[in-house]
Amino acid sequence: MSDTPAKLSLTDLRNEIDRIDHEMHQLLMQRGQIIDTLIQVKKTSESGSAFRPGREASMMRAIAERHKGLLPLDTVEGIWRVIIATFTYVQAPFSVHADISGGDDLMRDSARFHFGFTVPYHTHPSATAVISAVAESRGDLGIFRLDQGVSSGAWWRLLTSENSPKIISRLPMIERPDHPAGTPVFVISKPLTDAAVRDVILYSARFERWRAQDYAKIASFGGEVIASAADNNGLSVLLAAPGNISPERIREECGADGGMPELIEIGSHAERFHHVGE
Ligand SMILES: O=C(O)C(=O)C[C@]1(C(=O)O)C=C[C@@H](O)C=C1
Repeated sequence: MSDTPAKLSLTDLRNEIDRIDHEMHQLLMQRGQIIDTLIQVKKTSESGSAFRPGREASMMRAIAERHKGLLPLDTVEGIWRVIIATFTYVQAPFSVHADISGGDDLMRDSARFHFGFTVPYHTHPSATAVISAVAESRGDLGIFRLDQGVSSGAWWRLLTSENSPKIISRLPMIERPDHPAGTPVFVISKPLTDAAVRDVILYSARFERWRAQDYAKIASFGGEVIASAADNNGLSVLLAAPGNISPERIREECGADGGMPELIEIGSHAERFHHVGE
């Protein structure tokens, strides 16, 4: 635009908007053509799954870092989540299964914000039902709230066998106060053959005796207790640890006296990224 903004008429400005919309639409269609070729390069039809959570996290981080101006980051994040999820879907169709034992509204907001409306959304009464639906599917995803109540039990134990679904992502990727779909959720899928991102590793851990100081021990290596549930043999804990901390180190810190008989990896996800705004 060579004219100064003050000289432009409403018609001129609308012509500019039409030009930009046209270009954005053309670019999205071009993106579709690239994805068409990428399907062959990635051999998506053989694996049945196109998800690359690490790539998605780095794309979302780049968007948040470069964003400025009038348009809210919420909108930009939502648009790109829908673009990426839909282009994942066109590579290999999938559904999202949500555990709505804590209510449907926040889960539906999260699924629609992160996966859009083209990807089908199915509700289930429990985490167990979601895990079964994902296990029986070709390449579907499941979502759970991190802050499940104790009544949900130790659902993460259903992810411990080798071929059972695994946690691949934690949403939202860009964390900030007042996120429009800010309910923290884990995403599960059947084990990914490549490109699982391992910034944070999740474990199902069992403690024979849980002591208050165990929280401090876990925090000392940057770990976090995400959830816990009592079982017949002690306490079952869903533990998050930084990717550079080995399971041996965790055992050393928490189970030196034999108090941790079980530590099984159940997935991993990208580093959480905090956006503080301008
Ligand atoms: O980069 C890839 O591997 C893609 O399949 C492309 C794409 C995208 O639309 O940008 C889609 C799905 C993946 O999870 C990551 C990114």
